[in-house]
Amino acid sequence: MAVYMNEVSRTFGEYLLIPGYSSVECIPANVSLQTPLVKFKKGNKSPISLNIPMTSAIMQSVSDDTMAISLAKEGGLSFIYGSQSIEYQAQMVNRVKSYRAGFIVSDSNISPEGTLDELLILKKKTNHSTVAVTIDGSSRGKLVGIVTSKDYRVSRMALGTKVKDFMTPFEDLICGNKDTTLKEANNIIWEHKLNCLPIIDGEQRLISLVFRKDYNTNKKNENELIDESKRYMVGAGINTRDYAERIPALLQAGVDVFCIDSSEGFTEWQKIVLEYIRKNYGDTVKVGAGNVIDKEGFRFLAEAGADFVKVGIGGGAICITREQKGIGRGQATALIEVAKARDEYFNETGIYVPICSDGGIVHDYHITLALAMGADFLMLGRYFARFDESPTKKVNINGNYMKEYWGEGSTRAKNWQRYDLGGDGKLSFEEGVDSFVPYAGSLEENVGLSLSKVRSTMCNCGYLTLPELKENAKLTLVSSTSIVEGSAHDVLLNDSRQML
Ligand SMILES: NC(=O)c1ccc[n+]([C@@H]2O[C@H](COP(=O)([O-])OP(=O)(O)OC[C@H]3O[C@@H](n4cnc5c(N)ncnc54)[C@H](O)[C@@H]3O)[C@@H](O)[C@H]2O)c1
Repeated sequence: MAVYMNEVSRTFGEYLLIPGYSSVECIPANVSLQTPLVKFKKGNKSPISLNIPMTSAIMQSVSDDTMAISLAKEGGLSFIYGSQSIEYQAQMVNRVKSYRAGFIVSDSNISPEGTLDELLILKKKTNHSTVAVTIDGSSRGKLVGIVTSKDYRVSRMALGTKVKDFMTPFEDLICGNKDTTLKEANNIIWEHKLNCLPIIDGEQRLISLVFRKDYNTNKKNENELIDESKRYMVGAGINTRDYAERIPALLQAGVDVFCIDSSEGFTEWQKIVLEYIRKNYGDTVKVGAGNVIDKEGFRFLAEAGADFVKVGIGGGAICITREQKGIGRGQATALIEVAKARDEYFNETGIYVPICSDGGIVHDYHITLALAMGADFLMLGRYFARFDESPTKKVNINGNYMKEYWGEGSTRAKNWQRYDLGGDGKLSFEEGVDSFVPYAGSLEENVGLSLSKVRSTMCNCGYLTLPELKENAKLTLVSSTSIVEGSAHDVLLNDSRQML
């Protein structure tokens, strides 16, 4: 006979936290949001810790290299989507690892044989006033000069004038080299009253540009997530098919951690991938697995060698797995059970396997609830899709700015070749939708605001660290009528309240 779970499947919106005693030290500025990303033995520290408990979802519409750099600056981590060719994914990883804050790869370049007319068209297109003159007009070509608006006057020069006849030539430029740090670059900029410092290699090829005006925005963020070589950290999604080719290529590109990306991870496929990694790389390569929604699933992946386990089926905003296949579980209930399994596993083995709550976050306070219920960190898709840094188009719909957002199980993402059932029949139904989400501005501002709410709630409850929160939090279930009581009610609102 079938097994029936006694517990109702619940979501975050059905819970609230009960505040506890707060001492005078309990202020948001004293709260640490540091959290382990990968497993560690009792008494040790996790080899990789996040500085904020946020990761961005393994999705085409969320996590590319731009997102990864922005999130790592704030202390979190992106998992670059795997539903693309190995080559493109490795290039994205490589761009994150080779990114140096403040060092910009020039997107406005022209050859010395180009004309003033072509220069004006280029500037209109890129909106940048500094143009690098390279021998072949490429961003990495041999640098022969720079053009800024000080170098020409449209009213007095023929549009056919060659760039080489009015650029500031290389001999008159001050340049940095590949070892120049941001601090040194800025010192040179100040000393010589420059607006821009080109960085070149030993063969005079352009590497990047450092601009005076970017200095303040590129000062070190103390929360940033960096590796031993001070490069931003980045993760990557992998699948259970081409892993033997994908993993080495991504390692070569410098990836810090993998996550096996699947809607359902309690499978032999995932065990095979975990075994492959342990056999070929031992414990040096870190890999998360999932998704699971019960204790059996957690234990299976922990025993198979996962460095963290991802929790959640069907809770994502664009996910229709529950409707289509009838599998899944309320995100809160799944998380609570898996957190208990993680603690039991830790007590038995002395190995702490962090868990990631993936999906189901609608309001900022859900983040705090998930952490209180035992999540070590979260994976968010819709949340990050709304920002400037997500890879999708910003569009205007009925006067409102929106960003495109589609699920990895949607036809739009599924066009990627791996999506079949392993046999000859192609999967004929979707598990995700193609949608829009309200545009919300920059990642930095939004993450700052969301986490200020998390810190503030932690202070209400009297906790300064995430382990304290999850060990001591007091939670209550709410009735549907008390949910109504918790929102503005029985008044006529005179403003338009924003979701999130
Ligand atoms: N978290 C969620 O609720 C959720 C729900 C739906 C989809 N998604 C996302 O959609 C994407 C696709 O997920 P998925 O579960 O369909 O992908 P998947 O590749 O894990 O599974 C697709 C199918 O292929 C089979 N399979 C896996 N490896 C195989 C191999 N080596 N040989 C033969 N068959 C194999 C699996 O058993 C499964 O039936 C992922 O990005 C996933 O995260 C997530």
